Amino acid sequence: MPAPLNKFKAAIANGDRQIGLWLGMANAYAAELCAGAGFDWVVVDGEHAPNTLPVMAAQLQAIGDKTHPVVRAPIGETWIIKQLLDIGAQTVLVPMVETAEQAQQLVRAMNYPPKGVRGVGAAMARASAFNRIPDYLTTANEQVCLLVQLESRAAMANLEAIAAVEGVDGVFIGPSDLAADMGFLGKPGAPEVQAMVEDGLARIIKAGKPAGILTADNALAQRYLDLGASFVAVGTDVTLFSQATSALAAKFKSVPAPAKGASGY
Ligand SMILES: O=C(O)C(=O)C[C@H](O)[C@@H](O)CO
Repeated sequence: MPAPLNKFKAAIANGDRQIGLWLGMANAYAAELCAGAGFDWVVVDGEHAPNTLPVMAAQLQAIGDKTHPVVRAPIGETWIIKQLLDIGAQTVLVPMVETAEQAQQLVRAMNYPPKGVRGVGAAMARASAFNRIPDYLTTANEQVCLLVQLESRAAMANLEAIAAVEGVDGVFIGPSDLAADMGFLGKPGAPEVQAMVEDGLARIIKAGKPAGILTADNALAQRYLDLGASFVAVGTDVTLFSQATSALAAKFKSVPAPAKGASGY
């Protein structure tokens, strides 16, 4: 029996749109709830959410096969990628990638020898169903999916070289960090940033790689899809929950309470 088929990898390679949701609650119960919403993929965010390895593993267990879990590594280092793969992440998003050399190192981290340097410990791990997938070691490389996140002017300058790296399965633009690097901290919607984002998406597609991005702005998400981005995260659980709770509180707190005498008190 081989490693489980990575349907997300197959879908983006085929040019099929994948609509995603970012998970920043760092909680298995919330992840399970969101996983059932109907998104094609979710991101368990190890970079900016308060996640530890056991907390991410619990989220992967809760998500199960309800949707495809992408795990964002906190940093693109071989040791953490090995641990993320062992807990069962098949698709890993790596932030702050700036050069082709870095991308090559990440490809090596994602793959068992001879293609890469992934350490062999999956027999003890969730990835191989605790060694109940007999052909895991010989088939795992085919099912891992590496997404690199470009989010600086240096990364954008090296975009074609990064996209050309064999084993990079998708290229994702991080608008918030790109905006910060361009001098527009907190303003990813600035026209200068958007021009670079749109140019980046076009160049990724021209390079023959699937392009991805995150935005909580619905109109912008549709624009990116129309421009050909294939894996687009259209919101975050934290923002949805924060906005909905604030709106509900404001709705009832803004209605003046009746005068105390009128209600019988
Ligand atoms: O640069 C970006 O944009 C990202 O990396 C995404 C952010 O981390 C954030 O928007 C996730 O909530």
